[in-house]
Amino acid sequence: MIEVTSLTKVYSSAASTVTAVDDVSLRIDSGQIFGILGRSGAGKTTLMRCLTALERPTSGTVTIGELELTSLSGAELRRVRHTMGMIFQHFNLLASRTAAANVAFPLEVQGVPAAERKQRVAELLDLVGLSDRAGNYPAQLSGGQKQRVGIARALAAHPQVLFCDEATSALDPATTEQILDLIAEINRRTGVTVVLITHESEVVRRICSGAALMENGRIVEQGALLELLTAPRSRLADILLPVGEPANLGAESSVVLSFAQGHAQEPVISGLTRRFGVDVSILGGAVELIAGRKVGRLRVVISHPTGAFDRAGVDAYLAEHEVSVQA
Ligand SMILES: Nc1ncnc2c1ncn2[C@@H]1O[C@H](COP(=O)(O)OP(=O)(O)OP(=O)(O)O)[C@@H](O)[C@H]1O
Repeated sequence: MIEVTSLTKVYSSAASTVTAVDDVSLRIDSGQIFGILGRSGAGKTTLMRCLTALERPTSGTVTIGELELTSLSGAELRRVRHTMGMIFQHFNLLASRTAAANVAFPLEVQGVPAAERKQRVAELLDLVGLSDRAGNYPAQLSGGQKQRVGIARALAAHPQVLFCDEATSALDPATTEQILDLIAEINRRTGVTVVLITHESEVVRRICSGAALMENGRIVEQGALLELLTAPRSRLADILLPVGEPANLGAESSVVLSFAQGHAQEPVISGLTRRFGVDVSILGGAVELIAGRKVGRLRVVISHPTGAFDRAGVDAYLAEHEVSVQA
């Protein structure tokens, strides 16, 4: 488990003081794929640098497993860093080394014997589907292939956590999907905890089981993704499953219906119209398959030709079908 408590990082210079991370507390369970979503400048990179011990926080603590990073000496931190897997937006491969030699690099630093190294590199290249490119140099690989090498290198030392810093931001949409699916498969196969920071909502929608939203150095929402997406007034839900602005239609105001239970929504809505004689106008919505479930939000206006309907009955019917209603 990763636990961050009241973490603050302030950059001070003669000219200015910037609070890049502002009193952040986070809890990430082992085995999760946890996404931290935020716009440019929100403080994601700084938070990640504190989580990976590349930066010492101004105050607060970071605990990974049993280790409280903030209490370690410089030498201890350098050792711990070798047990962390990291992948980056621009891959950070060594241009003068082949794919295999890039993957071998952290093992060489750790003094792993040559025969063992060779076997581990072969296993890792196989895991990321690049066995046939072992002898290629980075310049001879596509962006997606380079990131596969990056992932293999990051996993070389059997890390407890794989940290991904905007890992797909330099890739096209199709390659992004392939790399995200690979990360999800590695998480399933090895159980490694994955923490990723991103400004792309697709990354969180596609593979995360937990998520946090970061704004101006602060975490404004965090938790299990499915719960956040159906929570009332969730900002993350508005970003990941946008439904458009509130609107009025005649006398009635729009409401947002949220569901995450795999009920087919068409029957629920047609059931509503049949049973209560209401009209349901869909003004906007998004439905996605998340963690194998159909999760959605619809902005609708529910009305009745006579102007009045059994609102309590409608609410009870929706609740019965595990659809939540927000004004
Ligand atoms: N070394 C530094 N010295 C001074 N200010 C910094 C430093 N690093 C980051 N900052 C400031 O901290 C704030 C957060 O930056 P950070 O890079 O963590 O955000 P981010 O969410 O990762 O954005 P991006 O995705 O654009 O990298 C910004 O205002 C940035 O200018």
